[in-house]
Amino acid sequence: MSIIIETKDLWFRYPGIDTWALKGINLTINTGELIAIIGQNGGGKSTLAKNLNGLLKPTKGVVLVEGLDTKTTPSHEIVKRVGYVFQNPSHQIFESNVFQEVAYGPRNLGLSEEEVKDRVRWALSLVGLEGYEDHNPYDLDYGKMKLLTVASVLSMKPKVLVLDEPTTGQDHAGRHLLASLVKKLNREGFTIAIITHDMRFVAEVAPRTVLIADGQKILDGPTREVLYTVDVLKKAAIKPPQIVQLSLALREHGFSFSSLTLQEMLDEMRKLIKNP
Ligand SMILES: Nc1ncnc2c1ncn2[C@@H]1O[C@H](COP(=O)(O)OP(=O)(O)OP(=O)(O)O)[C@@H](O)[C@H]1O
Repeated sequence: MSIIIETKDLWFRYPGIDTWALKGINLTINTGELIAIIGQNGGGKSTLAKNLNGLLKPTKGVVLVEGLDTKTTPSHEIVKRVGYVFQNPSHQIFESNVFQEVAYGPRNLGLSEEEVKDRVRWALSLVGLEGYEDHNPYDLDYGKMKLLTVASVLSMKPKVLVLDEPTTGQDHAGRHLLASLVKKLNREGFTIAIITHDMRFVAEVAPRTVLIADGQKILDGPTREVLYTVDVLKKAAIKPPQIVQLSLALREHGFSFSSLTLQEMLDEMRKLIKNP
């Protein structure tokens, strides 16, 4: 597997602030991975995410995107490779209709109008917003607005997508749609990093999870391993998903459950009923 993003001893401090938001993060993301970055409020997740696409540059240490140093490489070369979807859609949307919004990035890349149209069509169909081209983005409901921000980043065809809190403000249907979309995009070859508080979402979609607390990387491994390291999660004020809590409670009664999702628990129960 080839490395697509690498942070080496990454330290970051906001200008005028004495404390470090990131303290020596070493993180490797491989091409084609789907990872979740979790942690309590103020732990440094968003700061890390913004360092991954060059929105912020390391105070100390290095971030490499396909081997390019984000500090010395022109920003457009990094942004072309790593797309960042903001937590709050209104921080990203500024055009007055959906088509123009999605076309903005590819136009900035200097593509022909034909190619721009193709990209807009492709990106809108990936997120299920075809037919909305003429709508004002601010007339869309929150869930669709969020999908629009994903489409406008996708239209630049980055290799890596960083999604900051994609499920915030989503209802059950919106979460479900986003989970399917994230998995579909990953199958289509996008490398994806999701910054989130939503542990159920993590359990459903991400094979690998990184825990950030107080600016440091505390855990990094398969999601099952990380979400079952409950003592460390507790110290970082993270509650594992309910299914993990239930599995652990059942373990205390002699059952060896290790489910991450409801479906997995049902499968484990079926097995148990067949072979008690
Ligand atoms: N623009 C900024 N200027 C100064 N300090 C900032 C800025 N943005 C974040 N910080 C500080 O940096 C630290 C890390 O914040 P960050 O937003 O990266 O954490 P987070 O884990 O993403 O939190 P949340 O889940 O609340 O978004 C915090 O102490 C925060 O107060």
